[in-house]
Amino acid sequence: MHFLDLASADAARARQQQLTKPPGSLGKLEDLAIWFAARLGSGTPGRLKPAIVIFAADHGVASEGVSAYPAEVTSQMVLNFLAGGAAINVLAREGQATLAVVDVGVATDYLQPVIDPGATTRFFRMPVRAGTGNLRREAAMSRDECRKAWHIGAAAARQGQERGKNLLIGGEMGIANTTAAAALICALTGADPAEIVGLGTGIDAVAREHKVSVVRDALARAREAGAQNPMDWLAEVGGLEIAALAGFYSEAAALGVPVLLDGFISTAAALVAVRHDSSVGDWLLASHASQELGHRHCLSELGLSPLLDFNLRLGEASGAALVLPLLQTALALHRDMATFAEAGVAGPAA
Ligand SMILES: Cc1cc2ncn([C@H]3O[C@H](COP(=O)(O)O)[C@@H](O)[C@H]3O)c2cc1C
Ligand SMILES: O=C(O)c1cccnc1
Repeated sequence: MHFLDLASADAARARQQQLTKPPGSLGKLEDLAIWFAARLGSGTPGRLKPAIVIFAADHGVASEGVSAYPAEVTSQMVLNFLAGGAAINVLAREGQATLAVVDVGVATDYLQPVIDPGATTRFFRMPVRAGTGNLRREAAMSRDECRKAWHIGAAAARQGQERGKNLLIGGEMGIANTTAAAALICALTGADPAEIVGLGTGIDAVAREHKVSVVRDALARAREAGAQNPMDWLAEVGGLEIAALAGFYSEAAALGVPVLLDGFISTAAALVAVRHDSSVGDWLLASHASQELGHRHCLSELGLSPLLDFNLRLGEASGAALVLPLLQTALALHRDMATFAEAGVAGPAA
C-alpha cells in the first residue's frame, strides 16, 4: 500500500497562498492542485498523463428486459470504439488521453474485423466467459471467474503505470450493467433498491418497477446462497467488467496512481474495491454526478463529492474524460502563476 505524500500537499498548500490571487479565490481548482500534489509526490505536479481503459462485457440479466437496448449493442459499441465514433473517442482526444478497450466477456460475435488499421484505440480480447449468468436466477459468475476478471483489470493498471501514466480512468460498456451496479450498491450499503435503481439507457417507469424487482430477487437469492463479503457479492450480482474495474482501481491504489471515476457503474466498482480494502478510497477522485438515481448515494458512501453535474448518463468513461481539461488547468494555474514576490504585487493588507 502507498501512503499519501503529506509534505508535498503542505508545499502545494503553501504555494497556493503565495500565488497572485486572494487565497481561496480559485476554489476547487486549488483543492485539486493540493489533491494531486499529495498523490503525485510533488509540491508542483507536472501535466497529467491520463490513460483510459474501457472494460466491456455482457450481462445475462439483459434477458429480463432491464435495458432499453438489446444485448448486441455491447459488441457493436466495442466496434464503434475501435472505429473512433463513440463519445469517448471524441472526449479522449479532447482530453489528450490514450484509450484502450478490454473485452472481458462480450457475449455476441463481432460482425466486422475488429482491428481498424487507422485506429488509435488499442484492443485486448481476453473474455473470461461469454457474458455473466442472469443474476436474478443464478450467480453472475463463479468466484474463480470473478478473480480472473479482477486480475485482468489489475494488469491493465500495472501496464498504465509502466507506460508512465499518472492518472488512470476506467470506463465500461455492457448492456444491462446498471442493474448489476445497482444490486452491488444495495448489497454493500443496505440501501433499498427503490432508491438506487434508475432508468439506465432510458427505460420507462413500468420497466423500472420490473428492474427494481429483479434487483430485489437477485439480492434475496444471493443472500440465500451465502453472500457475505464484497467479493461474494461481486461474483453473485456483479459483472465481468465491474470486477475488472474493481481490480483496476485496487491495483492503481496499491501502485500509488490516482484514479478518476466516471459514472454510476464505475463508482459501484470503486465501492466494491473500497469495501474490499479501505485504503483504495484515498486514491479516488469523482468526476461528475450521473443522472442515474443511485449515483449520489454511492458517491456519498465513498465520501466523494463530484466536480461536475452535467446531467450525464452515458458511462464509457465519458464524464471522467470530460473533466480532464479542468484538471490540467488546475495544475497549470498552480505551476505557472506568479507569486506575489515574483510579480511585485502586494499581499493582503496587514
Ligand atoms: C448506444 C449505447 C452506447 C453506450 N455507451 C455506454 N452505454 C451505457 O449504457 C449501458 C448501461 O445501461 P443499461 O443498464 O440501461 O443497459 C452500459 O453499456 C453503459 O456503458 C451505452 C448504451 C447504449 C445503448
Ligand atoms: O452513470 C453512468 O455511468 C451510466 C448511467 C446510465 C447508463 N449508463 C451509464
